[in-house]
Amino acid sequence: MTARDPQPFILSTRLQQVAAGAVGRLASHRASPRHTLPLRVGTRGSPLALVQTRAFLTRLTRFCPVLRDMGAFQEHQINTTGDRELGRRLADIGGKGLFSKEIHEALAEGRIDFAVHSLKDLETTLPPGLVLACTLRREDARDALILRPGLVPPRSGHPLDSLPEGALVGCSSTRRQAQLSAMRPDLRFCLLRGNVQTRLDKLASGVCDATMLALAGLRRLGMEDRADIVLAPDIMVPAAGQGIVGVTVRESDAELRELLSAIEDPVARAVSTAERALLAELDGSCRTPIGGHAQLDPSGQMLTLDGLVAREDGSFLLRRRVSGPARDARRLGTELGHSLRADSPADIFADVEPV
Ligand SMILES: NCc1[nH]cc(CCC(=O)O)c1CC(=O)O
Repeated sequence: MTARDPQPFILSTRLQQVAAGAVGRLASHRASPRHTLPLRVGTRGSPLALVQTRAFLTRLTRFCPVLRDMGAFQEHQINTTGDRELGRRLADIGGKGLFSKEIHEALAEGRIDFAVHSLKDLETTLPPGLVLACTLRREDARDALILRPGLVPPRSGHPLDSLPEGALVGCSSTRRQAQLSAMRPDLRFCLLRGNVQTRLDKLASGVCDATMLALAGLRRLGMEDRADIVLAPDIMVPAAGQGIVGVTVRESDAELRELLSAIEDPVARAVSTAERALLAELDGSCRTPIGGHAQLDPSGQMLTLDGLVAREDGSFLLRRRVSGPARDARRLGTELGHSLRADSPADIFADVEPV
């Protein structure tokens, strides 16, 4: 396992054969009902989702230029429940897979051939017949704090010192809220949803003093300079899968699975396997604040996973770390999840009625 992306010019013969073979088979399936070119890629329609999808297609065609030459892709934008319900907190809408249900349906019904997701928004148990075929190299996993105009990041001291006593933080994630509250019980929270630009606009209009966003999203949108304070994972444990883009396909689609697995990033696969196993084992309600963040050591052989479970108001917060061989990523995640759950109050995992 290595942290470097395979470069096109050092593609192994084996990978070149995979690419050529898969494309040949895809092309020759032109007339078959199972595969016709162009391949239809499903995505949400948000600016971030579209940037991620186009970056993925670029990655795929760099590996397999003939696909680009064939004009092989057609983008299908799919509106999800999460996109429609912008007035409510995701945790209050309830259910998992809010950003993926309609996309899974399109894939299962054969209206699209593969779909690009933020792994953070992809539920750990996919519907039967669908698989996560590819994980792309992780963008930064950390969360960033964005301050309203007039507040300045501290030069030294604690990163949250720039927030005045009682500051109002626009935050729609229970994980972020719980960790902020545990550090700063004086902070107050309000709902701030919508896509990245909408949230930044609301902040600029003065509805709150600060908000939190994934640095990965800001970076992909070319807005990294809006991140006033980047919070290290030991201050704010990121969400499982944050910063990783994943691609789903039908399990039965051997050609696409093979092609996509050839371009996946093995580091992203290992860390996301650990993080998602942790999440699955904790099996929290959609409100439960859960964090999971894995890293590989420079050799790529050893994996360290940080897990966090908390109560939304920050009155309970448990963090724990495990390390072990990267090849045991899933087991490490499951074990850490089990141990965190065993030592947390049961009410944290209960699916309470929305308030
Ligand atoms: N549903 C929100 C969502 N899903 C993925 C990202 C950021 C990009 C990523 O984590 O890869 C975001 C926005 C945010 O949390 O700031």
